[in-house]
Amino acid sequence: MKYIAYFLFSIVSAAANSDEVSSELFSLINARLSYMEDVAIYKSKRHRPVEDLERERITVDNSKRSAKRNELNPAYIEAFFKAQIDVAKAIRFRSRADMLTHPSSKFPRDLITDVRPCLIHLGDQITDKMRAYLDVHGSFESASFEEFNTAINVQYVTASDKQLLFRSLRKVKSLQREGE
Ligand SMILES: O=C(O)C(=O)C[C@]1(C(=O)O)C=C[C@@H](O)C=C1
Repeated sequence: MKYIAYFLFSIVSAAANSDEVSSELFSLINARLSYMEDVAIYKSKRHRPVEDLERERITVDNSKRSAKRNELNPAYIEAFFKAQIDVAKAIRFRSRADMLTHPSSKFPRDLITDVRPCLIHLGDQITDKMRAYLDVHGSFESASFEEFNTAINVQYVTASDKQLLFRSLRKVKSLQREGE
């Protein structure tokens, strides 16, 4: 009886942990997107362009290092981070358009000293959490779009942005599963 109870307890706690991993992963992705309002205000106040290709290269290179550390397929991690950057830019074009008629009075966090270091740190956390998710589930094929859709709640993120991110996320694999 004791063993059955222990067995049932381990199944329930494994399921609870796996739910926790997906909700933590989705909330990290949402947290990264939530910085883009500050970036939009910061850049718009200084008349800086939305796009910075050199910075994108640094972010993507960092994500590939993180992929290697976590034994994830770097090509899919790179594609996922490029999708995050594309959505980040889309958010900023949309909010910049709104600011033409409704200028923001918000004082943004500093891009160089605050935001960029946080984006790199969040990038590492996202990759670590993907590893944790794959350790539990083996793949992202059964990840729930419904859960993802609810978790991503940043203003200016559209339905097609979410689909792009989710499609890229579902392709992320461990290096060991590459041949499958
Ligand atoms: O660091 C910046 O300047 C950003 O705007 C952030 C970010 C990103 O999502 O990492 C987005 C767009 C830029 O082209 C470069 C990087």
